[in-house]
Amino acid sequence: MLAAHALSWRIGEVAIVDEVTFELAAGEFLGMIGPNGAGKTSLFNLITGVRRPSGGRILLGDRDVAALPPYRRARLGLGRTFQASSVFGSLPVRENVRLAVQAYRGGSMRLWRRAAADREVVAAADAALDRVGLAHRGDALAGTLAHGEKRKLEIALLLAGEPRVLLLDEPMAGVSAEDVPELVEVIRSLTGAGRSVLMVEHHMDVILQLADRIAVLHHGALLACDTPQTVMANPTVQEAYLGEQL
Ligand SMILES: Nc1ncnc2c1ncn2[C@@H]1O[C@H](COP(=O)(O)OP(=O)(O)OP(=O)(O)O)[C@@H](O)[C@H]1O
Repeated sequence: MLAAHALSWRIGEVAIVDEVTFELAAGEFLGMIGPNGAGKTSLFNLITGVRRPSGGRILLGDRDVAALPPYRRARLGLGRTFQASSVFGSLPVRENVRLAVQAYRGGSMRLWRRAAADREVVAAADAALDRVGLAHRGDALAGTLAHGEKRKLEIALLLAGEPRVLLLDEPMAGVSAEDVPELVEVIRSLTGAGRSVLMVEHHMDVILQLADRIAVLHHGALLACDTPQTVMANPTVQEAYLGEQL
């Protein structure tokens, strides 16, 4: 579904992302971990198109997307969580999702089409809110949501683009401990119907609950990419995390 082959990003002589190769199968959940500064965000930026790689290939299906801008990759089914800044805090939650659905589907100038299309857009927005457990908060102003609810809204915005591959960058950041289990279940429900997830997350307990396989980055290179059990037992991985709790 998504694959990177010898993907690299260098600044001068320094390899921030160093010949990373991995594959994400249809319906698979791949967790990505690594100590601070390992290159996780940089790798994400290469995959989404925020940064141009210095070398290597990024395949979405059988198409090399490495040279495509982010919006073209999104059109091909690669979705990443919106940053909080793309949420309109003064608009209701439902309106935020409706706008995202509309932006994805594009508008029609024909009046007779517009009414039907509007109903479809509202229905799609409501379905996305329902999937993340925010249906009851549709009328609330987005700016008033708690952290955990904001993360759910970000996922609903992501679903508005109907992605086949979902990239989640630290979805638990800032979420209070009591809200984590519910968010874990929302994220778990994202795979299925062939959808795949690649998630960077610092909370190992969350990764262990969700991931089919775990990729470990260290100094820009992939140390391991295997089942959670095998990765946790890998002495090189344990060494990379020396001083940090795995
Ligand atoms: N634009 C840039 N210019 C120079 N160095 C950069 C740039 N972006 C990232 N780096 C460096 O690349 C390394 C990897 O950074 P990156 O943010 O990708 O790591 P990370 O694994 O996401 O870290 P964290 O877990 O702390 O978020 C760091 O040493 C960082 O300082």
